[in-house]
Amino acid sequence: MELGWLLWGAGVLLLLHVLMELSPAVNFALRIGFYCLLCVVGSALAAPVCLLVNGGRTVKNMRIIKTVVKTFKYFFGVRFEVKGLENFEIEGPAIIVSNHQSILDMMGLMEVLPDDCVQVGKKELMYAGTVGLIIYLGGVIFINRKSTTSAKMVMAEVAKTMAADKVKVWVYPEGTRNCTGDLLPFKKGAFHLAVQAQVPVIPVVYSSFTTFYNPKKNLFTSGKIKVEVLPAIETKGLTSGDVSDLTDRCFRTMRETLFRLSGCPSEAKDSS
Ligand SMILES: CCCCC/C=C\C/C=C\CCCCCCCC(=O)SCCNC(=O)CCNC(=O)[C@H](O)C(C)(C)COP(=O)(O)OP(=O)(O)OC[C@H]1O[C@@H](n2cnc3c(N)ncnc32)[C@H](O)[C@@H]1OP(=O)(O)O
Ligand SMILES: CCCCCCCC/C=C\CCCCCCCC(=O)OC[C@@H](O)COP(=O)(O)O
Repeated sequence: MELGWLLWGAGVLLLLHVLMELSPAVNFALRIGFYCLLCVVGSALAAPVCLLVNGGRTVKNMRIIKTVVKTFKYFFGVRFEVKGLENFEIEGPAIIVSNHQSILDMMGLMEVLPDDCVQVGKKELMYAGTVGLIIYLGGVIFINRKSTTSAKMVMAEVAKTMAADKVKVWVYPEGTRNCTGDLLPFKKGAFHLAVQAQVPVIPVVYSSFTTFYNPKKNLFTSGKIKVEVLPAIETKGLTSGDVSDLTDRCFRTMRETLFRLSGCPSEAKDSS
């Protein structure tokens, strides 16, 4: 009987292996499925720990979430090369802006996430089962992307409370995932927030995933991600009239850094 089960198990594993070798689509689906499974199971395990240790929704839970998520890279052969972490060493609040390529970004986020830092996320994530629960417990600020008025109100509230709560806020200014090797135009919410709270903006850039991850080509292999935390950009004395310039300045700096880190300036610039 036990031998029968072993043979079944070995047969299923062999079949999966053959399917993965034969079909890139199956390979891709299995690897992404496994990533999602890790997120769901990791969240289910981390949520009770967060509740027991910190008692409820608080940014302190991010340390627990970070510890769990930082192990994920070993399952996928993803390596990180990080530079400029000292640029996070700013006392008190700041706005961190970074490029957003995929749900895999959660690994990159947790690789460098400073203490006392919450992210801005779309409200739909709250309903993603255990992942939604852990994101809620981590203190993520939820915005309704379908209502500009409501999103602006939430951001304005954050601007008021950031200083009191001494938190940094991580925003993906592209507002959606984009895995083209270039940046989408930046939305201005993060920069309004920085100016309203008079706190610095710290850009963080991740190199393009396109050499090892591309959903359109069913590509998901191991790979290296270069990360650079850039020097803070001060906003003291800036007003709402300066937000467009601030946004453009960040966009240009981050785009140049993205091309440099990805080592493919001409290809990326051509597609823009
Ligand atoms: C243990 C196992 C764990 C397993 C799981 C692993 C990890 C998870 C754990 C934690 C991590 C969670 C991380 C979650 C990440 C989620 C990522 C996302 O969801 S990205 C999508 C959501 N984010 C964003 O959209 C942010 C960027 N968007 C903006 O900033 C937008 O500007 C906006 C505020 C949302 C509004 O957008 P909208 O499209 O509606 O409008 P516009 O941007 O076009 O703006 C219109 C107009 O208004 C002006 N404006 C914008 N904001 C403000 C403001 N705050 N104050 C004043 N005015 C504002 C803007 O300038 C425009 O005017 P104008 O055109 O004249 O300039
Ligand atoms: C009862 C409901 C059960 C639902 C179960 C859902 C399970 C979800 C499983 C795994 C998801 C892992 C996701 C980790 C968090 C990823 C955050 C993220 O990258 O969000 C995307 C968002 O930035 C932008 O969204 P769009 O690009 O605009 O789209």
